[in-house]
Amino acid sequence: MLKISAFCFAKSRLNVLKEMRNICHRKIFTKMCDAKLNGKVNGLDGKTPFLIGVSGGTASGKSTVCKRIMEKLGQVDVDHTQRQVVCISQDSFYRDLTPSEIQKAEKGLFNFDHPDAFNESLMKETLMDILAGKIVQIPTYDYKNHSLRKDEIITIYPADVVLFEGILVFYFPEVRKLFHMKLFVDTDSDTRLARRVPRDINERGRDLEQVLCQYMNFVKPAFEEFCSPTKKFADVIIPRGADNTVAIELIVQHIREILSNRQRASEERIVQVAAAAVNLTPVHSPAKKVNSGGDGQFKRPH
Ligand SMILES: Nc1ncnc2c1ncn2[C@@H]1O[C@H](COP(=O)(O)OP(=O)(O)O)[C@@H](O)[C@H]1O
Ligand SMILES: Nc1ccn([C@@H]2O[C@H](COP(=O)(O)O)[C@@H](O)[C@H]2O)c(=O)n1
Repeated sequence: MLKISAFCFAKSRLNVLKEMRNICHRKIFTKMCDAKLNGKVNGLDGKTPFLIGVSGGTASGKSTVCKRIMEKLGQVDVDHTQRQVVCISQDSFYRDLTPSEIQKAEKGLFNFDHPDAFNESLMKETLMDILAGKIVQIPTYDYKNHSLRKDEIITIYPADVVLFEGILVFYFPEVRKLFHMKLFVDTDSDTRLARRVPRDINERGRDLEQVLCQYMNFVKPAFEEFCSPTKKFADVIIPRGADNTVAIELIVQHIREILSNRQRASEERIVQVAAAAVNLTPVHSPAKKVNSGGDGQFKRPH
């Protein structure tokens, strides 16, 4: 009799312990799933966009290089809501000018190449929102009126790769540290001036005298003082811009590798979460299980 009741007590205690273990595993699994839903699996973030800064002097070919990268990654014809790669211009972060500053700008007497011309905090906040996977809205820039077009807003949907290009994207330390990769388009200054003159006349509503006056008074000195010194922060310098097809191909290849590694790591963690849930294996040592190959259950998917 004593034996039977001792047995029953032990059995019920065992059941309680088992149930406690189940609850514990369910909780851990739920937490892991929640983390995955937030874009993270146990600290491994499969959703944070890969942020690439692209700098270089005016008309060096920054936009053209970004366009080539987008083309090579097959993004140009993809709908904006579905793009894996998006490109944003720093010019969307020029600060609003006062009426007297606009008057100066109309005469070519405002320095658009000085760091003070930009809204640094908005730039940083927007990039941080992008890195957090949020949808952001960015105005386009109207070079003819020297103002942001608040009626022409671009919606940036979460993407795998975000290119952020502009003359001073590496100037602001708080912005600079957000980049995963930094490119500097290094095109010689004669070529840049030869490209800027027709562009500003044909596309930005300027006349020759205004373009040259602005270039000599502001653009050239500011390039030397603020833009050129940031070349040292670049991971890759691209001589000749978009003409340098070898450099562009190497960069595209590197981006592809990074993206596929992130994808694979993220998939592995999902497999571990699912396996831990199904088998109630301790979730604190998943790496051992994945690589063990013992019973074959946790092997990396091919
Ligand atoms: N490799 C190139 N060969 C010829 N023209 C180019 C080349 N790269 C850019 N351009 C032209 O030079 C101008 C400035 O180029 P862009 O890419 O907009 O420079 P950025 O973005 O640095 O200001 C544009 O009119 C563009 O078409
Ligand atoms: N109202 C404005 C605003 C900017 N600029 C010039 O644009 C240059 C930056 O754009 P890039 O495509 O050339 O990199 C910068 O050098 C400014 O001088 C302008 O002229 N007017």
